[in-house]
Amino acid sequence: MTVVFEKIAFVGLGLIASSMIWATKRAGSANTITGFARSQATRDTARRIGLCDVFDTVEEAVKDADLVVLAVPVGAMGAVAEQIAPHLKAGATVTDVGSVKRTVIEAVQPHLPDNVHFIPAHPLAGTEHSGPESGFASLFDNRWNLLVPVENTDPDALARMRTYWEGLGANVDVMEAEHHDLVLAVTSHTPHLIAYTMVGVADDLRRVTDSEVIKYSAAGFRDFTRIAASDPTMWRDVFLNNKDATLEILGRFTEELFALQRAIRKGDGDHLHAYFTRTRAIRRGIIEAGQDTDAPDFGRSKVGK
Ligand SMILES: NC(=O)c1ccc[n+]([C@@H]2O[C@H](COP(=O)([O-])OP(=O)(O)OC[C@H]3O[C@@H](n4cnc5c(N)ncnc54)[C@H](O)[C@@H]3O)[C@@H](O)[C@H]2O)c1
Ligand SMILES: O=C(O)C(=O)C[C@]1(C(=O)O)C=C[C@@H](O)C=C1
Repeated sequence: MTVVFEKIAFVGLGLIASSMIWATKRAGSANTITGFARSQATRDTARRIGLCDVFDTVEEAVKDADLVVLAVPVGAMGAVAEQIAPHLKAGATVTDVGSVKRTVIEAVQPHLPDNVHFIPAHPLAGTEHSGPESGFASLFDNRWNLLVPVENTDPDALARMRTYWEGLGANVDVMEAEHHDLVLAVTSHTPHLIAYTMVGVADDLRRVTDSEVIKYSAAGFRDFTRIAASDPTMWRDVFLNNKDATLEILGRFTEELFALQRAIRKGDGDHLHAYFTRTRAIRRGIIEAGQDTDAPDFGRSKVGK
């Protein structure tokens, strides 16, 4: 039990905040945890499940906090920062957990007073669920959390955030904002858009084939439906805020897709086989490096065979 921040305040009480709260309690890294969410229903739920000390105004929630966590959709970060700025304790650290970093930094930083530290972060862990009841303490165990320091970041404040996230079970790395947004466009944002599209296509088709698409849905499609069930507000904001990187990756994706489409039309099996062999090697590389914590053991034991 090591207290890293005496008092932590959470603005937004959804999946990520509630998971951080349970993990903070598990680690004993704060003595007081407060919270605020915009809707009365969310605050009531958070109180009912005993999540933290819930306040009806954001000003009360952040008062005297040593760490303030912004855990709202990316598009709401700037407005929340503006609202809390006059109420922050001198020397406090403000962080966010948004899935996009450059626009969040641009929206938040100008509002914050000079006497607080701003350490943006992004835990690479989540589920398709949202709201205060969806959180669980082990969400960040053995997952990456990326810290994205702004210019002139105080090294001690950065080190404290690293200690805090390690206490929540995460592995911590530091990344520059622009690079973060490009990497996440490849590994998270574009895959989500593809899943949304595929489920939309299947839904259109369902009208033709009745309920067969759902009834016979195989594992691949079911994985797509899980991802496509993610929160619409969160993902709308991700795409509006990571526009350039997502459009860049989508452009490349479309080119590759056209090449595969052409190979299928021309019966070019060599092209298809070579392509699938390359992608299989990538998956095996990830498992071999121990970077897929969700992969079942049989996946690992097959590597190299
Ligand atoms: N869900 C994921 O997989 C995941 C993973 C990593 C990071 N993130 C990021 O974390 C943040 C929160 O995501 P989540 O999954 O916890 O979402 P969520 O929908 O579960 O929770 C969002 C919370 O923010 C509150 N809220 C919305 N607008 C607000 C406002 N203006 N003022 C105060 N509260 C407001 C909502 O009431 C809710 O409590 C987002 O920025 C998201 O990009 C999400
Ligand atoms: O596992 C999931 O459901 C997720 O989509 C989590 C996921 C991801 O793409 O990996 C989604 C968005 C985040 O910003 C971080 C993690």
